[in-house]
Amino acid sequence: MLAFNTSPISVIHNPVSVDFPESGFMPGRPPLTRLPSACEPWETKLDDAKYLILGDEATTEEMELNERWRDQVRKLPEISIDTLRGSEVLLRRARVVLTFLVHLYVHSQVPKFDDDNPSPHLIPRSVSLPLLNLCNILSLPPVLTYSDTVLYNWIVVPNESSTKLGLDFQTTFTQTPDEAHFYRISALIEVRGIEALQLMRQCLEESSIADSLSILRIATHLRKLAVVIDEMSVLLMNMYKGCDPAVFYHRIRPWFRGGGGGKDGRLWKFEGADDLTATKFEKLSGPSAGQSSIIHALDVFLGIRHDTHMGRPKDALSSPATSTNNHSPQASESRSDPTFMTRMQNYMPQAHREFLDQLRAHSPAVRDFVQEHGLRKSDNSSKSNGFFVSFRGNILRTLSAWYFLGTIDPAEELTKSYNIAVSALKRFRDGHIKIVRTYIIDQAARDIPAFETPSDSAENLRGTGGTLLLPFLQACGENTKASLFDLK
Ligand code: HEM
Repeated sequence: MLAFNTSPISVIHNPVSVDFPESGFMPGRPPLTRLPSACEPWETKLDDAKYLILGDEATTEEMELNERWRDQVRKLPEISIDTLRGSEVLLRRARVVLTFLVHLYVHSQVPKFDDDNPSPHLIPRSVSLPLLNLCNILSLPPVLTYSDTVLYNWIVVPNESSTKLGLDFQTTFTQTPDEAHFYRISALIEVRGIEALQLMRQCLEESSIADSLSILRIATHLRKLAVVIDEMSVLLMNMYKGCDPAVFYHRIRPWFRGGGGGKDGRLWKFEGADDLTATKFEKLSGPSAGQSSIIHALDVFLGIRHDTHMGRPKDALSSPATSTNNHSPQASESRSDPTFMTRMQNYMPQAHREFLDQLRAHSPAVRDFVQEHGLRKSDNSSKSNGFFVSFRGNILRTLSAWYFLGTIDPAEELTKSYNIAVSALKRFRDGHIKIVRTYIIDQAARDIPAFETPSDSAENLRGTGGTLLLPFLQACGENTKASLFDLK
């Protein structure tokens, strides 16, 4: 059994965990940079891959070099992962190395467009077998994930422009500063997310008390959470400062494509896999920050649902703000990919998945708590109602609550603060859509001649996670907005 010592699960069960505030979903210590000598042939092939060119971009000469490298990968010895078992640090590094090797192997080949039913990419057993064994232990699919490119791929370096330490990335496809910057932004968002997780924990702890003082405290935590989310949005917008959209779209992103996701749609076949495993992994999503647990955690915590459109609840007092924006639940459902967010969780480290399950199972969920203890629409006329919510707990606490509350209505404050936090997440998603427009849609539009069919339009572009990206991302934003409580 693996020891996930950086698991944020401890947040819920052990609030005084020392590790947690430092790491969140990032590992507590920098990931390993090189595997032990038994696995050196993999590391060497990864070093040699630095000159590889994308198959659909390579000249004949470059293609020869690509093919030579591919041939060497096929001839690698079959290395057992036995020496890695029992060490999460070693297993993680091995995953980074082998998943990068798979993507390099597949996408350094020229795509085939001359066949309606192109034969699958065959991943050679030298890589396929150890990777499948690793995946079995780590309970992850044999494809590059966000955790491989971002969470377990960083290194601390001196920052040239200041005395502070900076983050760099060990393995990239292109060795461009743009690619490192792309990963860095996600990593910095994860690091900022540590405080978000702490605030979530504090809210959940206070929710078990549910007197006026704790309601006010939850409201304060929610407002702080909004500030943190806004700072995550600022970090996201820093993408523009170091990652050129054209470099991202043409040089970096094509390496990310998963099974069935290449230009020629070829599936992946893992040599040596039994039939069941082979079929299970022939189509796989490539890495996407949609696999970032911090954004999922915010959704789960705030009760934002992507499985169904929330629609207009029966209780008109908490009717969502979307009731005014002409998006019927049906319209939204048909445009969103309700299974994407759940599907992406299969690409997250097991400990993170389990954390999300626990957060989801926590009762009461924050949204339910706000629904129960927050301001109700009809309460607007008698603001003092907020004072009388759940006065439990000891007398001192109650008296201090009366002293501090003054004219503040905890119920109103709670609902407003919840809405402020949800609105911050909506702003994050709006900013993210802008990024997606610049980095994918605008770039794709330049490639599409005006006379081509509407199926090539922005509406039909797919993300590395396989979604119809624009309708999907818009639906995620609508689902967020649908969680707002109507206070008018
Ligand atoms: C150049 C930068 C980025 C681009 C081009 C981009 C692109 C995309 C695309 C196309 C999707 C649709 C799902 C898919 O099929 O993959 C997506 C989803 C998503 N991305 Fe990004 N992304 C970028 C950066 C980030 C960053 C830094 C984060 C934050 C960690 C992030 C968080 C998400 C999330 C959470 C989703 C799921 C949808 C949602 O929750 O709204 N993305 N992204």
